[in-house]
Amino acid sequence: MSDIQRVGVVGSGLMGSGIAEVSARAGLDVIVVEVNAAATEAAQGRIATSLARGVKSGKLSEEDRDAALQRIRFTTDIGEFADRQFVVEAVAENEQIKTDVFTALDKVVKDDDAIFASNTSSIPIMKLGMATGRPEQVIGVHFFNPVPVLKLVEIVPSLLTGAATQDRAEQFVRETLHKEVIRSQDRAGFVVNALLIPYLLSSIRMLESGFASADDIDNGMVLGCAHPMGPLRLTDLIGLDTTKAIAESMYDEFKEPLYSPPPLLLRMVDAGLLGKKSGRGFHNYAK
Ligand SMILES: C[C@H](O)CC(=O)SCCNC(=O)CCNC(=O)[C@H](O)C(C)(C)COP(=O)(O)OP(=O)(O)OC[C@H]1O[C@@H](n2cnc3c(N)ncnc32)[C@H](O)[C@@H]1OP(=O)(O)O
Repeated sequence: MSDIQRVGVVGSGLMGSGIAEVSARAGLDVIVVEVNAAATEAAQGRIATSLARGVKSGKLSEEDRDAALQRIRFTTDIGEFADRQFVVEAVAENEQIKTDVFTALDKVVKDDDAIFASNTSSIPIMKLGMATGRPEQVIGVHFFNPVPVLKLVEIVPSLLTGAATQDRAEQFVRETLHKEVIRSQDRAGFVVNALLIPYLLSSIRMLESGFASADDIDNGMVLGCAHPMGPLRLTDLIGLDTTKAIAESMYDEFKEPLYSPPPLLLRMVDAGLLGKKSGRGFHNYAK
């Protein structure tokens, strides 16, 4: 059984709040660091809604829901991470912001064996490792949205990640968080996004060129291929800003046109049409 009991989560957007929730449901002591009260409140709302779904569907008792909520503490002071054994960074998909987080973590986390994980989907783990004085303890641990529902975690060691860090991270993810693991080399997109992002971008190009409507593209893949949701609705779920950021990192890495974000995606992000989280993307989510 994994020895990890004290977890820190940096950032509590869609992914960070999901990671905090599954960690608390697994019985761990969780501290989440956020930038301000508004972001904290939004994350608390997301976690409460998600736990309420669990109660409603009979997967979680009210006592377990309350216990999970009790185990999550929010702060705006990363200094409170001194005793954390496993920290997951889940801030915006931006290299500078992420490297700053890793540099800060290296300063404040006192446990010599602590694991510094990143939920990045496309930024090299090697760069994050080099932002610390302990790259052998830095590893990619990439979850999927919605985190409480999807079973997969990609484990991504960099060239300098130690074997002990990889084994301990894998054991923790499997045995404590009850997720399935696949491993990937440290290449932008890892396994899943390297396959998924070109598909999502192709669907946006198809819409942009007038080839078919958003509903017909999505219905095509749901009804014709039994996908749980079509590619445009999935882009809305991931967030158009996140999809753009991942595509740009992959394009930077491989210089392949298939990873290049199409103009429609860029304009929609400029317009603040970010998908489900903003109420409008390729589809409308207005309440
Ligand atoms: C970009 C990143 O780097 C990587 C990524 O994350 S890529 C994105 C990967 N994600 C996907 O591909 C998602 C594909 N879509 C799906 O799996 C499904 O459509 C979906 C789970 C989002 C919704 O499922 P669907 O059956 O349509 O809806 P719904 O009946 O509401 O939900 C199914 C179950 O999931 C639960 N659920 C759905 N969304 C949830 C959420 N956000 N939080 C918690 N639970 C949730 C529901 O409570 C329900 O549970 P139940 O069966 O116990 O009642």
